[in-house]
Amino acid sequence: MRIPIIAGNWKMHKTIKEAVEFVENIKDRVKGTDVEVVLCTPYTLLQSVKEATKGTNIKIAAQNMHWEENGAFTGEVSPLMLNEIGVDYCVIGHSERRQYFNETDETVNKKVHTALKYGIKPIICVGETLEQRENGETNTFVKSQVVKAFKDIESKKVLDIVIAYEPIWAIGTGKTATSEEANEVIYQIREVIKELYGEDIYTEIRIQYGGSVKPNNIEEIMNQEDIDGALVGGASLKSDDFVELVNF
Ligand SMILES: O=C[C@H](O)COP(=O)(O)O
Repeated sequence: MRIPIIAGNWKMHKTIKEAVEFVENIKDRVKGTDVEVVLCTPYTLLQSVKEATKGTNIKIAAQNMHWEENGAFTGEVSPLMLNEIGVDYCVIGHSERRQYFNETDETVNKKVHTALKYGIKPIICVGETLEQRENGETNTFVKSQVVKAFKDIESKKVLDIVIAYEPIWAIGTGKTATSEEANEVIYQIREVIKELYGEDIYTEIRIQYGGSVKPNNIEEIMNQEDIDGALVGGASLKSDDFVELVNF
């Protein structure tokens, strides 16, 4: 049985004070939920949010990491460092990292390997541009992103991975894929996992949708058969909205 996962991706938002207040504000209001609750915070907030969430059902995630354990990589943060804080998940290959910071399918795959080595669960993001969608290339493109991200990942580790399907044109734009469109692509992603790892893993792997998810559309999205949660940007910044999303 797949436990849904709702992850708030704060992107480059919030100070330590704001982050701790947010956790204080939501922690008692999300504790009755059946979904896994995750906050993906900037590096500077991870330690404070980890402390603030102690004893709660809220897990924490980084938004990126390097694939090496240490070295001359100015400005980067390694899985070893995230592991020391007790980070549960790490978002890998978000479209903003692919678009603005030269993230490639190859670096995504390297990061997935190292995250798993350190017990950090990857949330691998995939998704097409508007142009690709209009050209009918969505499934081919997204499938190839998935295949490359999972290159040489052993089957025993696969269920530690979450996939987030985020059509780029739906991120922060207020446009969502219809829940049926999202479900269709997510179904295709699940088929790729079946080809790579077989029926059991295909049934169990969790695949989220992301892109303009809000309290007013979460229920419809979560009611789709193949969608196991949401990776939420804008609407995760307000505590009341986030609580609504988690308790949809
Ligand atoms: O990681 C989250 C996604 O980029 C979605 O962002 P959004 O909910 O603001 O569209």
